[in-house]
Amino acid sequence: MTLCFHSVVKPYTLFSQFDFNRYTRNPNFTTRFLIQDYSNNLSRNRHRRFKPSIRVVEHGTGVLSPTDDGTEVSIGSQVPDSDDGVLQGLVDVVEEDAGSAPASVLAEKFVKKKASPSEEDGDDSRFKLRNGREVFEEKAYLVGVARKDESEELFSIEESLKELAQLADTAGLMVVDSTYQKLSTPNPKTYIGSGKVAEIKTAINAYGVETVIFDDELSPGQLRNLEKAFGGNVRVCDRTALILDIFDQRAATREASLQVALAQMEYQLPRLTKMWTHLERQSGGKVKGMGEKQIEVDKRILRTQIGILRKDLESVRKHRKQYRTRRLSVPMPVVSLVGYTNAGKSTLLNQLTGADVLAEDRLFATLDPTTRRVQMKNGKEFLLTDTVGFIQKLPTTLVAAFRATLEEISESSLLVHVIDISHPLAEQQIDAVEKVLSELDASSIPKLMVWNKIDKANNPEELKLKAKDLEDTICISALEGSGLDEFCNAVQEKLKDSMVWVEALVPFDKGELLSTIHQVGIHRKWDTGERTRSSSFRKAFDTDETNMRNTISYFFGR
Ligand SMILES: Nc1nc2c(ncn2[C@@H]2O[C@H](COP(=O)(O)OP(=O)(O)OP(=O)(O)O)[C@@H](O)[C@H]2O)c(=O)[nH]1
Ligand SMILES: [Mg+2]
Repeated sequence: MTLCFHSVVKPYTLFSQFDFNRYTRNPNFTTRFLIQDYSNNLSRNRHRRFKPSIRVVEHGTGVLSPTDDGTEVSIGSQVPDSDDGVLQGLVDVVEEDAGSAPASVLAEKFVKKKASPSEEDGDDSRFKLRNGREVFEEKAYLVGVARKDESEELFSIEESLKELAQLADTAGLMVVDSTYQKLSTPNPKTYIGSGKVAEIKTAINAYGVETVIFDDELSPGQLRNLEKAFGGNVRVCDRTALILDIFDQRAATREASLQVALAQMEYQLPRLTKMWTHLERQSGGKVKGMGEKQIEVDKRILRTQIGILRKDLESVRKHRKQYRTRRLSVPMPVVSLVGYTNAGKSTLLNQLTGADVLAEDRLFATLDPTTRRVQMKNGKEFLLTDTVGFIQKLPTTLVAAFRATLEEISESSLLVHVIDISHPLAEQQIDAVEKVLSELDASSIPKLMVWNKIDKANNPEELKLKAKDLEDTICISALEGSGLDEFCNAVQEKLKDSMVWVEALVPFDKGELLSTIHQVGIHRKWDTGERTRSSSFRKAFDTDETNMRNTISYFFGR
């Protein structure tokens, strides 16, 4: 009888041949699993005396492991019987067998404790709708490094990790915990020290962590070493990859998709490793170097794709330029909304123009620029552009890839810097935005500071008084629509900074020009008594006898 039982047991190596990575990346993996419990085919006595054998099958589609046969995995005594020998759910792997049985170790990731009905519900509830797609909420663990000299950092490590958690939530992950280490500089091999790596490994096992996210961009070497240290089943990624992932989920237009794809490929290129190491594994290590060759092939393919994407983006850029040139032929100032992500830029655009841009309490809701005409109560008009928000540690690959979009900002007449003044880190966010603006060579463009979400602030009256004392700062609530008239007046006032004074003769028979000028510029009637006129202007006017009736300050654009 004993021999008969062993005939269904396959060697442990079956599990090691199994491409676990492929399936760990499938978010449905855990919930779709059924565990076949062969112990039901044996008598109760045998169940007690021998380790039962199980096999892993995918729900409805047959066997997932390399053969139809089972692999021996030690399971806990609480394994319940099921009528058909197929146990739906998860079983426990006995820890003490993990060392001696490689199959148990590998299976541990997928073969978990039998969940109680409520836990099973919880697993189901880990499927979340994100950006119109159903995603499985992977369990994520966050890791950061606090520089010993923190004065150079805009955000403290706790603040930065809190923001990373928000990013993870936006990407559809479930953050289970976080940790950080104080270092003068990150460890070049593993970003954090070996003690911290061990601590995180323990946390991974305790929480069943599926993804570890690092708060800074990791080098390809660090990424590789950490993946090795944590074991192949845990995905390691960094802040940059997470932001790229969010952008990828959000990209709704061809332009945005192209830009994100380019940024992703440029990020991936130096990190292309391991993807093909399974070739060496499958051939029993006989063709060493085969994987390496394949990496070279992959890199070449990726470089070719990057080239194609760049070309495509160039045509997008040209199209954008043509559109902007056309727009400039209508002399109307362009005002761009800039600011930290989630500050309320799109809400403000919607309020002022009746546009229907997506505005929601998540990071990076907007990727594509939207421009709308704003007509003020006094009949004057300007164009208002809403665009992608910024964040601290914005990946450089992303800034480079989004050049076409960001050119909108650097070619504006006025920047409206929208700030969520109710945010505890408002000041740091302002600095982070200023940093990106200087990278875009946009620091010299006139700027209006808008303290938004005043309705949400603890001390709105105090803030309003403070704003009055500051130059070019106004308070609004884009959500409630308060302060919008003041906003428009302030924009008009600030636009004067980018206007060019023109002295012109307007003949009587071209009088209709004045209405256009009224719309887009400032027109002053000649008044001999006005002291503000420059002497050169007075001279110009005085020398003209009959034709000139008006002098115009006219918007020329930048
Ligand atoms: N209480 C309050 N909430 C606001 C105000 N303005 C915007 N919000 C909310 O803040 C969240 C973000 O608003 P968005 O307009 O999407 O912010 P955004 O700056 O466009 O964000 P990104 O597109 O991600 O850069 C939304 O939930 C808005 O409803 C405001 O004045 N008061
Ligand atoms: Mg937005």
